[in-house]
Amino acid sequence: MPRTVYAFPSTETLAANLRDQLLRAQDEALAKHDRFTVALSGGSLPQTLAQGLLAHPESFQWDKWHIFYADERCVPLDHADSNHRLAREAFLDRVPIPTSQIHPINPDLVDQPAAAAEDYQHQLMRVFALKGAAVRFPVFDVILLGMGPDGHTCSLFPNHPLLDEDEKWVSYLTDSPKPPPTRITLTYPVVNHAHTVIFVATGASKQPVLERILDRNEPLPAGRVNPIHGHLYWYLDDAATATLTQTTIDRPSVI
Ligand SMILES: O=C1O[C@H](COP(=O)(O)O)[C@@H](O)[C@H](O)[C@H]1O
Repeated sequence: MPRTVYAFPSTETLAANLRDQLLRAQDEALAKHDRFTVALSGGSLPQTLAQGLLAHPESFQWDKWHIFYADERCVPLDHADSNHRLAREAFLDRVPIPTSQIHPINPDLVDQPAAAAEDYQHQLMRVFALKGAAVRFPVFDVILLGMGPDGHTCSLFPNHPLLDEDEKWVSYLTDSPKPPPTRITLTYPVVNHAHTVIFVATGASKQPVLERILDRNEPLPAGRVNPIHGHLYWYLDDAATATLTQTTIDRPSVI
């Protein structure tokens, strides 16, 4: 799996370069299959993404975008903990993606996490419309991931049994160590089948976990993301990478 680790001098330059990469990914996807499928994380990611996308929204063919969530908390869609609400407030409400192409968790199932995960897998199946038994997992054009200080990504937490899920596309947990406890998450097979996976992490608070994952190759959940046919990118800033000593870091000229 090819891997590129970028570091930028500021969140602003990171966001502008990320926008540029998404534009290239969008154009490549549209040339292949006339739609652009993206999975979004919650946390700090939507705000960083918004900084880049909303600076030049005219560059994108929003009517071709399909948005899913890499993970979601089982709460009503307008709840303060909802990743969908976070993404809407950050940028989704300000770009013309057709509502039918934005795929939140089913709000009627937030009290039934197993059913919510199954329903979300069906939402994915409808959009990806996989044909043929040989095709086991959807191939997202881009999956955008965050990473917590414990190394979790999506809602895949250290030492959790969900790390071993190798059949389902979407799983659920009721014991997330980070609140809220009940969530659904894309599984590793889906993340690792994506065409492009991009981690975004900024700030000095991410230094210790980046040292463990990038310098020391510890198999924390984020470190186990390993696209089978795709490319893995880390979009970091100077503050996050300041203490890395063993990792090759690309510092591109900034836009
Ligand atoms: O709980 C979650 O946390 C992670 C990391 O968040 P961050 O604020 O450290 O960026 C996030 O990627 C995930 O989607 C979210 O549910």
